[in-house]
Formats: sequence, structure tokens, C-alpha cells
Amino acid sequence: MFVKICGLSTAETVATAVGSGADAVGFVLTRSPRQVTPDTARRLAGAVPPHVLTVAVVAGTDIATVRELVRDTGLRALQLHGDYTREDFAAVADLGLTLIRAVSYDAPDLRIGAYGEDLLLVDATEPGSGGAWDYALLRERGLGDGWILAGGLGVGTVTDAIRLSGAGGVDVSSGVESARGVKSETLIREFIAAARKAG
Ligand SMILES: O=C(O)c1ccccc1N[C@@H]1O[C@H](COP(=O)(O)O)[C@@H](O)[C@H]1O
Repeated sequence: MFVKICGLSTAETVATAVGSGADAVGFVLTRSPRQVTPDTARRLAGAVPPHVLTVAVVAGTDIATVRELVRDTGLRALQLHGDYTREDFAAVADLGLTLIRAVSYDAPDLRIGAYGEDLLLVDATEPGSGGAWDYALLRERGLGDGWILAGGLGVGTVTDAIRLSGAGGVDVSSGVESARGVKSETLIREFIAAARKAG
């Protein structure tokens, strides 16, 4: 089970996620209550060991700026939310990043790799909102191993969500917060433990 904790903004919560066994940590570089500056993302990611993927999360930012953000932060993966085209994905292919295509569960093309991405993240319609959806919807679609479930997950729901969806990975932001944009170390620990147990 691949577990990503998203929207981190402090050294303490990054250390908790890494120490609790997260496979990936996400830094939001786009407008959000969790937005961090490129400098902060670079500093926080600098303390992350190489076996944990550091992910730049953007939504709708133009590709030229995305390339600059990746260069400035040194993050190793790129999660693109929004109306990015195949050409946009091709325009970042040379950066050597793990590419994550983030789409809504009702998007037309849910084939993993359809845009050249390594991982497909299937989310609710409004990223980072904590909104849930019917996680059983994609079970019969047989998407394969490389898809990550997101949208409204939390400590109390992740076990059922994994079972219902058949996803090989989970990603959470709002569900491990004590207030909007404020991560809880306790919830991060509990979420990772629950996801590992369910997986
Ligand atoms: O977390 C954010 O604020 C955010 C902002 C813009 C794009 C993506 C964002 N986060 C991603 O949203 C989903 C689900 O989040 P939640 O658990 O429902 O709050 C997840 O993929 C995050 O990586």
C-alpha cells in the first residue's frame, strides 16, 4: 500500500510522516490553505530520506512556471491537478520526475499512463476540500496497480475506502488536520497505521 501525506508545511509534521512510514510527502505550491513557498518546500524536502518521494502539488499553474517550481524546490515528483493536456505532460517528461496525473473520479480518461504519467491519482471533484465520493465506483473498472485513491479520506474511513475501491495507494490532506491547513501529528500517525493495516 502506497501512502502519501499531502499539504505538509512544518518540519515536525514532515518528520512524523516519514517516521511513521509514509511513502510520499506532498508540498502544495499552488493557492491553498496549505500552500508553501518554493524555499520552504526545498528546506522541508531536504530532511526527507531518499526512499520517501517528495511531491510538488500544483493545480492549473502554467507549465513554464511548473518547470521553474520543480527546479527551485528540487522535489522528485510532480502531481498535476487541472486541465493539463498530453502535451503538458510531454513538456515535463525531460525533468526525470515521477509524474502523477490527478483527476476527478468522473474524468473521461482513467487509464493509467494515458498522458505519460507514472501514477494516476483519482480524487473528488474539488482537490484538497476533504470531500468524499463513492469509493466503490471504480472497483469494477480494473484500473490496475498504479492508481491512488484520494478525496475525503481519514483515519476512520481509510480502511473501508481501500476495501471498497481496490486502490493500491491512498493520499490524504484534510483528513489528517486538526483545523483547516493545520496538520495533526497524531492523525498522521494513525492514518498511516490504518492504511498499512488495511493494505
Ligand atoms: O491539499 C490541498 O490543499 C490541495 C490543493 C490543490 C490541489 C491539491 C491539493 N491536495 C490534494 O487533494 C487531494 C485530496 O485532499 P483531501 O484529503 O480531500 O483534503 C489529495 O490528492 C491531495 O494531494
